[in-house]
Amino acid sequence: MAISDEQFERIATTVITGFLGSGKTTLLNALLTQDGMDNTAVLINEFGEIGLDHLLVREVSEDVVLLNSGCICCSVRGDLISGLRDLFVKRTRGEIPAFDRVIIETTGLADPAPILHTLMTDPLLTTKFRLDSVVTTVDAIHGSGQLDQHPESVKQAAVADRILMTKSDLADDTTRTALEARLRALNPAAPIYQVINGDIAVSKLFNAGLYDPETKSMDVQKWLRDEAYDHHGDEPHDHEHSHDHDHSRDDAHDHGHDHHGHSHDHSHDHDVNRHDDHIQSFCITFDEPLHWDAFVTWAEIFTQMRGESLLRVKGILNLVGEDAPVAIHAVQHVFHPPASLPAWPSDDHRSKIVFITKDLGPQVIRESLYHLNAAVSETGNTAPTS
Ligand SMILES: Nc1nc2c(ncn2[C@@H]2O[C@H](COP(=O)(O)OP(=O)(O)OP(=O)(O)O)[C@@H](O)[C@H]2O)c(=O)[nH]1
Repeated sequence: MAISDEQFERIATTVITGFLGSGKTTLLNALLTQDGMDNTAVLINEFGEIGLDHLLVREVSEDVVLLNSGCICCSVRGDLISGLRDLFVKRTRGEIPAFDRVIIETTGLADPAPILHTLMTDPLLTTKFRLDSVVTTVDAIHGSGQLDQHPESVKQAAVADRILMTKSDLADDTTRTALEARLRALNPAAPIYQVINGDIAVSKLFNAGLYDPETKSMDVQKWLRDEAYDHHGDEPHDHEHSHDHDHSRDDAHDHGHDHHGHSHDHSHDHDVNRHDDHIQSFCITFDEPLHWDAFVTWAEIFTQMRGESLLRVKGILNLVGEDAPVAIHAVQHVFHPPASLPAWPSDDHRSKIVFITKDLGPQVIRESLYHLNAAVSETGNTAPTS
């Protein structure tokens, strides 16, 4: 679990997602002209949409072109993942420059979770690429209606590391402020940038991941951003942005103090039919060190039973018997291999796990992990069998 050079050498991957017509192509078009795009490969749906002629240096093959910014642009028909594999093969054969960053544009109706999931599970891709950031475009005018109508657009905003509110020139202050509040509630940690015609520095979109290749270090605080969940300020343990009062759910009665004094749930009443009312984001903190066996058992149970509800999970764990913390990261049914960090980023040595979930609240997660940990403590470091 040590930090190997191999982890830093993997190709940083940014996924651009956003609802139909929300400005993904406009954003890419603007990005492709910027300095700092050398060593970047961009996977898009159609060359024609972007209008590359004025940027073109040479055509490498029917599907791949080199632009004057140094960027390689690859048109993908169909499957993004096979497009990424092909690009990697061309790079290995020396047919295209050795890019060290990839930007993938998804189609507007895409649920981003399966794409992230594949990036984390495909045997070739996991060894060669690492997810750096998910950038989501949200239309300042139509975004709110799309969040109402389309569950994919809610997921796109919820899993983002960066949210770009596009067409902000067209929306008035009230509309933008209301949309921003809604996005902030869905996703407390992602910076929200107001953008006009895709005009944003590429650097703002990158390096949201755990690994900083420039310093060859891991920046946990920048990656986890657990302080973003700290908005209530009255209880240091469990901070939730919750919008779900569907009392039919297993954990819907998560109204406050649990048996362990670890919970304040500040849920608000909303219309339960709104798609974003099913999304919750919260940070769970454990004061006591966790047993690795207990965490693994918990992770196996939840990824198998509730994987579709775990949109994104990131955390830093204080483990029994380990001086240094361990970073964990999951999307739906898959946990990334854990990474041992060289040291704690601050004096706060508590385990903190940030969740973005669908129809899954903090109490069931917290209690199950708490009980598994207590069971392992009692039985002396052995994973419980039931
Ligand atoms: N006024 C204004 N128009 C914008 C802005 N960004 C995008 N547009 C326009 O919005 C329309 C849709 O933008 P696209 O970039 O094609 O959106 P997209 O997300 O790629 O669309 P799909 O590929 O269909 O999902 C185009 O007509 C753009 O010119 C903006 O910031 N301001």
